[in-house]
Amino acid sequence: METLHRLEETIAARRAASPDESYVAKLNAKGLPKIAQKLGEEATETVIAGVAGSNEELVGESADLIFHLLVLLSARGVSLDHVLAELERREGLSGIEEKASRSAKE
Ligand SMILES: N=c1c2ncn([C@@H]3O[C@H](COP(=O)(O)OP(=O)(O)OP(=O)(O)O)[C@@H](O)[C@H]3O)c2ncn1[C@@H]1O[C@H](COP(=O)(O)O)[C@@H](O)[C@H]1O
Repeated sequence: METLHRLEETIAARRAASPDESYVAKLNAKGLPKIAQKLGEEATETVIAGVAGSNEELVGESADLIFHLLVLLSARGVSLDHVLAELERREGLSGIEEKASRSAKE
């Protein structure tokens, strides 16, 4: 988890860098729809690796997916801790109880 928090900090710091020097800055300069699109592409690549790729390919695509998710969260101003708190809230709930708790919120 330390790694993810470190990466979150790096992403936040790189947002202000020059797009010529930083992939994070380049993606941010393109705006939220492009970041979301990129995350969708990485999700698709992860699915394909999950069904037909090697474990090594699945690991690589999973890393791309998590990285791009952190870029999207950062662009929206949502912290990793916020997401982790939601996962912790779900701990101990069954899948059915979790679904019910979400329906109640809607
Ligand atoms: N973990 C990553 C990471 N994973 C994937 N990528 C980039 O994500 C992109 C993946 O998209 P594609 O495979 O589609 O490649 P692409 O064709 O170059 O992408 P596009 O031209 O379509 O945008 C590649 O350019 C990868 O280099 C990452 N870029 C950066 N990081 C981390 O972010 C930090 C800051 O990076 P900079 O912002 O570049 O300094 C780095 O030190 C790393 O820790």
